[in-house]
Amino acid sequence: MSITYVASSRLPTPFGVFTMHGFEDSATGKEHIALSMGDVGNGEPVLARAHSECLTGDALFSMRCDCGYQLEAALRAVAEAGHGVVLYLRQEGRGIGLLNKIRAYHLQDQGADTVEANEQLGFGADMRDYSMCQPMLEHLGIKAIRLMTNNPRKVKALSAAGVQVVERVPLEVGRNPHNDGYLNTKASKLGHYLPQPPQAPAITHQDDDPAS
Ligand SMILES: Nc1nc2c(ncn2[C@@H]2O[C@H](COP(=O)(O)OP(=O)(O)OP(=O)(O)O)[C@@H](O)[C@H]2O)c(=O)[nH]1
Ligand SMILES: [Zn+2]
Repeated sequence: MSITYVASSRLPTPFGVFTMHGFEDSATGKEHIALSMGDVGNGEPVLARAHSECLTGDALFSMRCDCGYQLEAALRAVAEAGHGVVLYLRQEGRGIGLLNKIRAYHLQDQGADTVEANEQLGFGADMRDYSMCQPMLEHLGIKAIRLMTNNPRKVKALSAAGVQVVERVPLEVGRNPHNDGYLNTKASKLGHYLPQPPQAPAITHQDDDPAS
């Protein structure tokens, strides 16, 4: 197993006081963290989020995506429930890394969508791996989760990685004019459960109208 638990500490946030647990992945050199609150090891399914790193959205307030809004909503939801966990996974840019994400954003500025941009750079649409989640959850004594996500591939990937996902909890927050197209591409090309934009009404010409 390449995941090693390293240390835990208190992490006070505006939403409540979490416990932060640090893990090291010797296979990738990545440092992942889990933020837990309350009793998560009592066998009950735990409200959980597996959040992939997005420096721009999570730390720099970017409105190009919904990541920062989702991270805040997930922390808030766990605090309101009184117990739960947020795994913060260091797989920036859906696994392509920060600098490649900037390259992808540049292509998106020129008209590509988020999937096309990855492909033009020679990457798959989603290069993430969730194999670190099961050992991290196991360390915390968590046997089953209620996963906050809109991404059906994430539910499948976590289940395939040995995590028991008993429920998907929608996490639809942060839509704005800058990420509207991005979210629509997530829904149409990546299969996310997100409301689709309203279809434009079909234009009826007077000649086509049987009543006229
Ligand atoms: N390559 C690439 N990555 C992006 C782009 N926008 C956001 N990301 C990354 O996409 C990932 C989003 O991860 P999550 O918040 O787990 O979102 P998700 O898998 O879409 O599904 P949810 O659980 O519904 O949020 C992060 O790693 C971001 O850095 C983009 O335009 N291109
Ligand atoms: Zn983001």
